[in-house]
Amino acid sequence: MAAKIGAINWVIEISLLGGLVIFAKLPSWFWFLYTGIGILCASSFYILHKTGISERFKDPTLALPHLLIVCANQFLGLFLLPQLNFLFLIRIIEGAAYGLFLLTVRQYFILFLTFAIGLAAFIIFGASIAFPTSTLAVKILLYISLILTIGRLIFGSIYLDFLRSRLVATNKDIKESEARFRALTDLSSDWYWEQDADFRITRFESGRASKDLPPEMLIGKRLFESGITVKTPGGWEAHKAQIMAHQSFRDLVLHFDMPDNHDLYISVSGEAMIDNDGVLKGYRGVARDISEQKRADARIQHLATHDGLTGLPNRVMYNQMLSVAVQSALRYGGSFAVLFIDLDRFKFINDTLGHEAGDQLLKEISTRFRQTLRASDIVARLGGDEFVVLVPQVHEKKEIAVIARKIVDAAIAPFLLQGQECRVTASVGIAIFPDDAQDELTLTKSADIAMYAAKEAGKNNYQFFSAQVRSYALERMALETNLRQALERNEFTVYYQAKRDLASGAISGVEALLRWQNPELGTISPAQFIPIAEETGMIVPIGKWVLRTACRQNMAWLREGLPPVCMAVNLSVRQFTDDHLLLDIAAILEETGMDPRLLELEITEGLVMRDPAKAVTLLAAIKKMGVRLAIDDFGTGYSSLAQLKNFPIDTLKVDRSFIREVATNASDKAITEAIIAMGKTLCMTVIAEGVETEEQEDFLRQNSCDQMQGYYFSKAVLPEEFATLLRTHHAIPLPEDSSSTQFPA
Ligand SMILES: Nc1nc2c(ncn2[C@@H]2O[C@@H]3COP(=O)(O)O[C@H]4[C@@H](O)[C@H](n5cnc6c(=O)[nH]c(N)nc65)O[C@@H]4COP(=O)(O)O[C@H]3[C@H]2O)c(=O)[nH]1
Repeated sequence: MAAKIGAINWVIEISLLGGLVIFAKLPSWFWFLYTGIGILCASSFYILHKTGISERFKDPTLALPHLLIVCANQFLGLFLLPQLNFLFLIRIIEGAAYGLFLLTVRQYFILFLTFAIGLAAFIIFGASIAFPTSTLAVKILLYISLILTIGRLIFGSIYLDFLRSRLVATNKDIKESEARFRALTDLSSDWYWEQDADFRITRFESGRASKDLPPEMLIGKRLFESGITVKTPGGWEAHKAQIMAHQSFRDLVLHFDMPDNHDLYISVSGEAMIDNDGVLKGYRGVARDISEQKRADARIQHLATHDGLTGLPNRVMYNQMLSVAVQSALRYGGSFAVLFIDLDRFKFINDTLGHEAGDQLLKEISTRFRQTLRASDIVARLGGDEFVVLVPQVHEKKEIAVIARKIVDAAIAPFLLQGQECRVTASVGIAIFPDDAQDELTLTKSADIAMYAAKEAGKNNYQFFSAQVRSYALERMALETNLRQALERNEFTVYYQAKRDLASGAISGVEALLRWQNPELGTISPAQFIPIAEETGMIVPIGKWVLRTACRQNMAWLREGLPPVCMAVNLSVRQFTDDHLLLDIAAILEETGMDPRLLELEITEGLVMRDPAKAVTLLAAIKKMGVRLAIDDFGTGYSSLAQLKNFPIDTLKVDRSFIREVATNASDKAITEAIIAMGKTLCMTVIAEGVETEEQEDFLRQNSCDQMQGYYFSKAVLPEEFATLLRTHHAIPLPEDSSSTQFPA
């Protein structure tokens, strides 16, 4: 609407000027007046253009109609009045100023005022001087022109007023939007930032963001030249390539090494500001302090890669480090070693003193290992009581031997756990890269194999990996793997070896001895597999199975009409520490219906001497059930008579190592005599194991030994064979009060 009014105004004005020129011959000085007005207009336009009063508002609706109107009018005038060419030139400049330069409202207003004043000046002064003897028609035309000029001023004012109100509204919108933005940035803990086209930070502000990063630290700087580290893959080069291509970027992670030695991480995202002509004006975006998140990530990472109890690297991290060591050794040459450590007797301490004590031991031993080794050596805990040490840069085997010895020595020093002094030992297996293995997995496995060899060699020592160690360990592993399935595959059989009463020659009892027949490995001796079963804990279910089988067999013989015999069953250390032992024995007796007095449990001296106080309680409980107790392999342990009298033992089994040369060797003879005498003193039945000859048997009989067991009378045989034996060698009846054998309190 306003543009239309302006257009009509212009049409009338130009028509009047045309009339002026037609009705009067303009004198030459008239042109000078116009030249003056033109210079005034051009200079004011130039000043406005230079000062650029307001950049915010440029309105094409203001300028374009004027450009069209002014140009159309002036070309029309030029066509009608060629002598006014200079005036037209000025008007074209005016139109161009409106149209091409997209003036601001204020600029437009000044320009408009200049032209209007110029025109009024021309009409009032110029025309009155130019036409002193003017006709009535000229005078009328002048007055109309003056009125219209005033009208144009009024219309222009209305138009400008409308524009101004629009500008005010727009400014209000802008202010509101600005206020909203401010409120958001004030509330936000993020920063808002801007960069100029040269990528220098021009703005960096936030209401609540960390005060660690004051804007002064960044204003005027280019991020990639300020010594800041970028943590995003590709680094600054990738970022620079992005911004050079005017691309947006997200989550660029910057790291600031702050003066007080703490790490500040910020994540920056931004987008390019491009003007209508496609020219880059700069970048703007947000930034967020992610230091806390980074710290949390680091904590999670630490938890994922470190053992929670000891703080040592865990298996995950060990594998990563081993991988790096292998890669670097492959690339740069050199050799390094892996030492696999397993604590001997740790399980026993854990079982007897509890997990807390076990944990404390693990923590203390970790600290010892760490203190013993160099900072460059990596100590990791793989789990349980397994540790591993990675020694980078090995030149000679003996260097590793020194380290292994240090580890063994560090482990054996006593610990004070719950007021008790405890000891563990360490078995260490060593594998060297690249001699023993060329990849991570095989290397660790080789060290593990060598560790097994160290255990087999008596524990508390170290062993280097070798082909021999390997074949031995593989054999052992095959045994272990097969043993795990032996029970469910029914590969076990119980054989029975008779015990003979030396006075009467009758069968006085029988011992159940386990046999393992594996389709791949053949017949495996208990001496080979029982220790593995003990170590792995498999002895608990296996031992239970033997006990049940032996009791069932004994009952089967009874049902066949054979005389009752006392069934001896071996009890291992691990079974003895099993919490369910008593319940299991009671349940099996109940289930098979066997008289408890027909059962004798054979335990070793070592077993009771580990924890005599506990052993006394447990043995008393077993005894209370009516079950007999025997000490197996007697003489090989360190039990003294004083200790032995505290245990509710019925039978002493003299170890076969003394019997082997009892007839010829004076000291074996003396020991055997002493054991027999001691057993008698304590009202125990004494039985000699491993009797293979008549001389041995004669000696034992002459020395009042009660019973014998050995190949001389019978090997361990299958149940049917034992039944035959029993038929021909009647068992001696059990003493009535056998279950209440006297023993000192
Ligand atoms: N040279 C010689 N040896 C004789 C003679 N008489 C018997 N033996 C052997 O001596 C071992 C006696 O068993 P042990 O001392 O309890 O020693 C047993 C026992 O400690 C363990 N064992 C066997 N069966 C079981 C079981 O069911 N449970 C547990 N925990 N251990 C068992 O394995 C060990 C070895 O058992 P075996 O190989 O059956 O060997 C048996 C038996 O066959 C002889 O005159 N000469």
